[in-house]
Amino acid sequence: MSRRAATPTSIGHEPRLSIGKTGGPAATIRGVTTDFPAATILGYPRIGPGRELKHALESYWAGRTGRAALEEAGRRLRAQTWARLHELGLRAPGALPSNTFSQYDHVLDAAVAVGAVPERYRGAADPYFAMARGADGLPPLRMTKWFDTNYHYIVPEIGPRTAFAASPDKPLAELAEARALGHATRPVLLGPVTLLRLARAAPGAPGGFSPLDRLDDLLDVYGELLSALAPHAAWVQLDEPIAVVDGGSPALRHAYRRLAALTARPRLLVATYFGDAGDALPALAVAPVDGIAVDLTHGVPRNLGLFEGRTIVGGVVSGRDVWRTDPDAARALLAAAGATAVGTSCSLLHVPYTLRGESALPESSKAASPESSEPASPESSKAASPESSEPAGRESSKAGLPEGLAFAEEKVAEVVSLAALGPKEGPLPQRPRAAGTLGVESRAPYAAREQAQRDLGLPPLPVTTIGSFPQTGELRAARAAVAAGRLPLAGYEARIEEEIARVIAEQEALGLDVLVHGEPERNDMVQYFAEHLDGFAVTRNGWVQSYGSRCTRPPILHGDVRRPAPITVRWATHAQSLTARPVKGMLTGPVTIVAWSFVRPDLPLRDVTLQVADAVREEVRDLQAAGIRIIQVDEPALRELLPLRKEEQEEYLAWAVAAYRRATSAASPGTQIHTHLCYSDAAEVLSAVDALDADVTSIEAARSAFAVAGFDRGIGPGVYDIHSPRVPERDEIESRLRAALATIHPSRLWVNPDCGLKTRTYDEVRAALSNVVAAAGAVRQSVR
Ligand SMILES: CN1c2c(nc(N)[nH]c2=O)NC[C@@H]1CNc1ccc(C(=O)N[C@@H](CCC(=O)N[C@@H](CCC(=O)N[C@@H](CCC(=O)O)C(=O)O)C(=O)O)C(=O)O)cc1
Ligand SMILES: N[C@@H](CCS)C(=O)O
Ligand SMILES: [Zn+2]
Repeated sequence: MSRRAATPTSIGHEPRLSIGKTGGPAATIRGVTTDFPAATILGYPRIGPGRELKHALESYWAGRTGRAALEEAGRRLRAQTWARLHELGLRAPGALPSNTFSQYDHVLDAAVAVGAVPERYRGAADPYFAMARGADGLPPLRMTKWFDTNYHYIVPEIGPRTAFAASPDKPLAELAEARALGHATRPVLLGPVTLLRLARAAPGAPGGFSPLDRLDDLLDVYGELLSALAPHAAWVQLDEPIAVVDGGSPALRHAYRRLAALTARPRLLVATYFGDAGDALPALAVAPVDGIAVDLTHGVPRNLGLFEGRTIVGGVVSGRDVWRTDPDAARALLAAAGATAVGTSCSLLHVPYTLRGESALPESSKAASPESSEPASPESSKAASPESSEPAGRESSKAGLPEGLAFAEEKVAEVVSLAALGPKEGPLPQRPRAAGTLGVESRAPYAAREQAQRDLGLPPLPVTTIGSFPQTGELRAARAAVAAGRLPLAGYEARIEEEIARVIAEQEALGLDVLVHGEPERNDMVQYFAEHLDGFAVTRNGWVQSYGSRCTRPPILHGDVRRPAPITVRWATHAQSLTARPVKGMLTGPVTIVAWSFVRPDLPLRDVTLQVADAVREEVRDLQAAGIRIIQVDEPALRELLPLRKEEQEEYLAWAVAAYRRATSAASPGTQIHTHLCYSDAAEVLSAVDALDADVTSIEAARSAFAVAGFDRGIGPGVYDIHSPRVPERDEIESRLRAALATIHPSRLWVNPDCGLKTRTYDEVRAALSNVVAAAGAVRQSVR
């Protein structure tokens, strides 16, 4: 059955060409002609290849530059991006996306575009950044993970009285800007159902209210946005990743029936991604939307046949990993899906810009040879270092890394070349499945551990921190200097020891009970470990936006993981030598290491994670042998990796818990194991958190009300939000602690911030922690 696509109101039809001429504007595949371009991408990184946006933002926030400079930086980045994408072959009208740039976050932009700006921010000097970061004593909106990625979005607040109003200025301005540069772009908007499903009920909304209750009101506004765009764009992309999550179909059906029925509208491409949208496709298909983008990296979704005769963008080039696309497998997927255009599986926001300049990546897994000319530095790739070698009889996932990799630019080239090749029937790729039983290891029963840990001599309500202390510019500059060969490694290490001494002295002066060394030697809590483990490579400039101006360089886990030597022991023991109070050893857990890396695709994720768990276990054993009595194994990404579909969650949680327990199983009863989770709505995985069997769990609780009742081991609900520069008052911390005591026994309650302090300044940290210690002291008096 073939449906006729709606005719755009004011744009004439483009001339039609066959697929294979991706420089042309239209495609004919499997007899279907569409004016949708043959090759496209769903979105692109925006932080800038040299992190230009980060620098412009931080300079603006620090008051060093004005708004005009920030806007100019954005304009320059957009122009560069479109020019580069055009050069790479995305030349047909509508092939280039626009409105994918954001000064901070695309979900916040979507909230602004529909007028969902809470009243309390409207009077701020800069309401946009006040919502993103807080201002004048006003806390920011919450931030949370974007689906199962390591990108964080700002959570819109929508209530029964939110006065929606269309503000199409940003997408219109970007369209005009692109057009002036000679590009006819396809504006991208976050879809209405995803926007509402990701929003939270505004404070004060009546119980039972859900933002989705406002769908009809919001659709009116989307109608206005689409009519405003219609005269200027043939196609508009509406992103509905919520289509891959259970339970979205009725709202999607309703929304797209209404939007597709609009008389003045551009053609609508509904983009589904981050998984298999099969269940939602019938709902979208009953609406006469003009095209659908599907993520084919999880296989071909059921029900895609319902879109026959319409544009189907086959997302065969993954936006979530850095591996080259196998052209035969991709063409077979395109054929099986009946795709009429080739695309990325999702936006390329989640991968670095380009492989160009990554000269330090190992040429092949066998490049880990003594001939390597890499200088030993805190930035060097372990896979390129002389000590590293492949375990006998086991293989790396890619014969040669650079040739096996594709970052954003290389992925765009893949999309273009696949569109030229077109679909071709063939065997569909198979994903590796975990086989074999999972052994879950156990420590001694908690009661015995508690007894064995008594000699730690901790007071009730012990005060601690999550690990990192401020990462100063001076530390970062020192690391950059070692990497550039300007500072000898020994000088750098002496500097780190000095910093540890400072961090210990600060904590003793503040009166904390369990100290940390402050993690000054770490560029990042995952990258640092990757640099010291075999099987990983790290990039020089492979930055990926994490939130706002903050980025990470996800390591590339390409081979079998092994720990050639202790990693953290020297820093932890140095710290412990400086104080009589216990120092917590600080490790990143196996689930988080794999979650925040690009992981080899040839082994099941479960098996890779268990290899990492073995490496962490060796570190736990060595810390313990060196006299460290408290060891924290952080798992902030436990929730993030939870599969979006319920049917897959149980299996994941079972192996995630098993990996954590394997990593901590070397701890004797007298060694106190802590874990830390943050950002996530941990309530959804509470029984798995409990199953980690840590002696103490610190958890984000400052931004989201989190019920930690029911834990019968140590629990530290974060007493303030470290993501904001705001210093919490002593009274406010005290009342949080008293509230926690309503459900947590005083012998179980720990006192800590909700995450590490690396993004804060020493002034902020001193002020905040001194209030924390004072509040804990006051509450302690009443529970003794
Ligand atoms: C806890 N979080 C983390 C997540 N993922 C991770 N992989 N790591 C995490 O910690 N996900 C969830 C959250 C997200 N939160 C954050 C918080 C903070 C950052 C952050 O601050 N990122 C830094 C970069 C960190 C880093 O790699 N630093 C390096 C390099 C620093 C650098 O830019 N060097 C300069 C030269 C410096 C100079 O001369 O002054 C350069 O290379 O040009 C280091 O410290 O050595 C950021 O700035 O964005 C991220 C996620
Ligand atoms: N130990 C880490 C955890 C961050 S989630 C830190 O303190 O930064
Ligand atoms: Zn954290």
